[in-house]
Amino acid sequence: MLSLENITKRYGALTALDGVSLRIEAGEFFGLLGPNGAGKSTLMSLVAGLRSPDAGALTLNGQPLTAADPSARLALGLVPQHIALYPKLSAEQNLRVFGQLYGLGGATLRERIDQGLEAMQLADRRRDLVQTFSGGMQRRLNIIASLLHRPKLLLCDEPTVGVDPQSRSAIFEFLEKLNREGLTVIYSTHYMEEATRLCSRIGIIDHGKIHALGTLDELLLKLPFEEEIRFPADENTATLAAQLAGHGAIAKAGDTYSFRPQPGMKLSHFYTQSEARGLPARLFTSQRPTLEALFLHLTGRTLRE
Ligand SMILES: Nc1ncnc2c1ncn2[C@@H]1O[C@H](COP(=O)(O)OP(=O)(O)OP(=O)(O)O)[C@@H](O)[C@H]1O
Repeated sequence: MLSLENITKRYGALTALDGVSLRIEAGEFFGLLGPNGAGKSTLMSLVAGLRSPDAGALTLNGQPLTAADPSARLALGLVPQHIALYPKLSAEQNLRVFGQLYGLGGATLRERIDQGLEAMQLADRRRDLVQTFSGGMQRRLNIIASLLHRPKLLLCDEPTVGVDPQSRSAIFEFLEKLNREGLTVIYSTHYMEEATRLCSRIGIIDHGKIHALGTLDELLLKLPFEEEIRFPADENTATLAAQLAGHGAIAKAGDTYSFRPQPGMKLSHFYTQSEARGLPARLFTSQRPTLEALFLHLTGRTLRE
């Protein structure tokens, strides 16, 4: 559906996107996961036609996407990172303005406004001025506005930043439903929990480059360990920790050790070692690695830095 080939975008001396290539298929819920400044908004703005790349090609359904040809972009909707609404107009008036920008009117527009307000649980606030809305309500309204022209591809640029938990789950459920009904979604976030929950495929982006691409399971297989074992750090476990250092990566954070076994290390070996030291199994918890661990592995820093 959407293809980016070798896209580079610079702002003066800064390279915000550095040779990014990416293909998004129809029906995907694609996550772009990366920290602040990674280049997520820049990528969204290029696809949305708000900026042009310095090099590379963008195509949508086989047609070149150029800033000069807005017609292909009618198939796109954008939920921008910063709320774009008229605060002194009501929710309904805002939606009417956005709908008219897309050439909509009459019963079609009225119907779509009603459906959107209903789906986003804002129907009872339709006549209230947007300036009286919470950040989360404004975000929900922005999402309705981006969908009035029924795009095939929705670009959501960090749509839950500064949003209350109720709005956040309304947004998740709404986007998941639309995706099930066929809408293709590109969703940027720096929250790995969101990428994990929502996205059928994830691209990890940092410093303008895509470092890894795949489903969650495919990505986690890139880690040189399959699980992490945690146990309390105290005088009883110190020798075990020292001995484990030869069998994987061990780190101490506060009063907890985390141990990532080398590939091929048998967990039975680990439990034999710990039992031999009189350490009960209940001290140890094991968990699957996370995207956070993968991000650290690929880039040497954490998503939150
Ligand atoms: N208009 C601009 N002029 C100059 N530099 C810019 C501009 N927009 C973004 N940048 C820089 O480009 C880099 C990528 O920014 P971008 O906004 O695309 O990242 P992001 O991943 O969306 O992060 P954030 O969530 O902080 O917006 C950053 O270093 C940013 O400071």
